[in-house]
Order: sequence, then C-alpha cells, then structure tokens
Amino acid sequence: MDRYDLALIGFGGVNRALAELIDERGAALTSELGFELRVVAITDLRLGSLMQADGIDLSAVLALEPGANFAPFAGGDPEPRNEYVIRNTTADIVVEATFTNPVDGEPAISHVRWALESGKHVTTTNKGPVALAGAELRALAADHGVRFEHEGAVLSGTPILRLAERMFSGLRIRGVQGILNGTSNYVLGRMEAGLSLPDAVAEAQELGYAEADPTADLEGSDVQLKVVILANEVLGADLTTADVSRRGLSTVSAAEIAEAQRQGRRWKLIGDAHRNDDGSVTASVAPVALPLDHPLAGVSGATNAVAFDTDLLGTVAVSGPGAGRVETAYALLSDVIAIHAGRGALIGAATDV
Ligand SMILES: NC(=O)C1=CN([C@@H]2O[C@H](COP(=O)(O)OP(=O)(O)OC[C@H]3O[C@@H](n4cnc5c(N)ncnc54)[C@H](OP(=O)(O)O)[C@@H]3O)[C@@H](O)[C@H]2O)C=CC1
Ligand SMILES: N[C@@H](CC=O)C(=O)O
Repeated sequence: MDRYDLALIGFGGVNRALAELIDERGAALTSELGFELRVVAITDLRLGSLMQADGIDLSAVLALEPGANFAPFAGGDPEPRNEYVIRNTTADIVVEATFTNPVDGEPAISHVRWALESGKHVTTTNKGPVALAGAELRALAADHGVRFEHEGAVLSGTPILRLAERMFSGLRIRGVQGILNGTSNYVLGRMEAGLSLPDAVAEAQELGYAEADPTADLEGSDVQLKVVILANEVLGADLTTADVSRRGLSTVSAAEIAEAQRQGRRWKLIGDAHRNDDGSVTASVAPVALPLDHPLAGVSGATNAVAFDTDLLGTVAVSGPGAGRVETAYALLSDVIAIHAGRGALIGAATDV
C-alpha cells in the first residue's frame, strides 16, 4: 500500500477542508484510491508550525480553540517557520494554500520553489505561482523529478485544466471564454435579488468563496490571473497579467444592474482569451450585460463556466463549482491522485537523467 505524507502550508478554509476530508474519510479514500494520506506538517500565519513525522492527529488540530496555536504540541512552534518546514519536512507532497497575491505571487512562489528544490511534489490552489511563475516552476519540478500540480487554480475542483490537457488532443483551441470567479458571480446574483454590495460580499466571505482581500474578486484581478493560466496552458501563449486588460464590477452601478434586469439582460464578469489570425493572443476581463438566452447568463451563484472554442468540435462548455472550501480541497485531492497515477513515469524520468 502506498502512502503520501503531506505538508500543509496555510491552514485556512481550503487546507482545513482537506484535513477534514482526510480525517473523516481517510479509510474510505484509502480503499477507493489504493493509497493512504497522512499529514506530517502544517504551517500557518496565526497557528505557527507543527511537524510530526509519525502523522499529526488531525482531530486535535481541527478542534483548536480560536486564538490557540501549535506551541503546546510536540513538534509545535508558535512561529510559521515556512522555509524550515518546507525544506526539512519528511512530507512527499507540499500543499500550498496560503493567500493569492495577484501582484507578485509571494510568498507562495517561494513556498513552491523551496518544496520543488528539496525534491517534494507540490499541489496548490494558489493562483499566484501558477499565473506569475508557472513556466519557471514547471521547469524546476522537471529538473527535480517531481510534479507541480494546480488543478484548483481555475474553477476550483471542476477539472478543466486536466480536461483541456488530456482530452482535447488533436483539437486546435482558438479561444477560451467564461465566468471564472465565484465570488463576483455570487455577488452579482445577490445584488439582483436586492442585497447591497457589502452584504453580498459578506455572504461570499462567510461561504468561503472570497479572497483574503475580496477586491481581487470584484475588480477582476483574480480573473486576470485565471485568464493568464488558461491562455498560457490551453492556448500555448506566454502572457503576463499586464497583457490582460481588466475592468471590474465597480464600473457597473446598482442602477445599471436594475436596468439590465428590465431589459432582459444579466451582468456577468467575463474572462476571455482568443487567438488572432496573426497568431497573437488577446485577453481581457470585463463586465458584460448578457442577454438572458446567452449560455453564460444562466450560470448563477458560485458556479463558473468555461467555453472552449475548438476547430473540430465547435464550442465545448464546462460548468461547475468555481469556489468553495470543500470543492477546492477536492482539487488538491485530485492533484494527489494525478501524482499517484504518474509515479511510474516520474521514476522513469528521474532514472533517465
Ligand atoms: N476558497 C476558495 O474557494 C478557493 C481558494 N483558492 C485559493 O486557495 C488558497 C487558499 O484559499 P482559502 O483557504 O480560501 O484562503 P484562507 O484565507 O481561508 O486561508 C489561507 C490561510 O493561509 C494563511 N497564511 C497567509 N499567509 C501565510 C504565510 N505566509 N504563511 C503561512 N500561512 C499563511 C492565512 O492566515 P491568516 O488568515 O492569518 O492570514 C490563512 O489561514 C488561496 O490562494 C485562494 O486564492 C482557489 C480556488 C478556490
Ligand atoms: N475567490 C475565488 C476563489 C477561487 O479561485 C473565487 O471567488 O472564484
């Protein structure tokens, strides 16, 4: 029986949901998946660091009272010693789920670098490292014979990156368009129902959809990162966030939302990347008032949807959760499953070097 030891970096909504999943369904997962999961290290800004090579008692950690930290545990420290833990943990896989920094991707990019450099696989839901340093980190992973997996960086647990990578072989993808942010879509729907913007945002925060700074959701920088990831990974472009024009929800007033409703339209924050005839890729984020019969107009709540424009199949659309603690924890689990499935190839690649 294989076993993967995990180090969780950041212990907020998503990594807690992963810990709960392992704690509550570990035995069932083991028999379904053919491998065991164990958490051997956790670091978090407020909780500090905890390293236990024999496996952490997740129920004890999940039951910590607000304000408590890891100091009283064996192997515990009140400080989040991220670099020390990432480099020295006995974990096979580092799970990066600290906040997404849309400006420079730090400290998450460093977390991922330290893990890959020390020969550990990485799974992350953090969009910063993927959008802002994806090529470098993929190369670093290949150099060290490990994997850099990040399914949850776009559409949470809905597996569109792996779908595009594995199932679209032989197709030419001309463009990608969609609703790529759960919070803004949820907020727009709640404002249509009469809620104020602050109340709608507070609900999205409570439900675990919003970024640590929800401005990133509302003003489009979260979608900008996701458009960069889709453009680079699906269209083979080499974009940075500066290449993606951005307008956020603050450019739409409550009156315009109400007016659109009267006209049979619905505002959606749309991310788009498409290949031009000259081979270049144009990308944008902007609110658009869609007619109600548009396929994206009916996508509501934290559900997201992506339409791939392909040469042989026309439009292929996928819809599913775009945010949520449990849904995003599933993305991490799916990455571990992908690492497990690819382990033979990695052993082969490392031997070849
Ligand atoms: N929630 C969702 O629906 C989705 C989230 N994501 C991404 O997943 C990641 C995690 O999301 P989520 O769990 O919701 O976010 P949270 O804000 O709930 O959790 C992040 C955790 O990381 C901690 N943290 C921040 N900086 C550091 C640091 N330098 N070292 C150690 N810990 C740190 C935070 O502490 P503190 O609270 O004290 O700042 C917090 O406990 C984010 O990058 C997010 O963009 C992706 C898809 C969907
Ligand atoms: N805050 C993001 C979380 C997923 O990336 C969102 O609301 O979509």
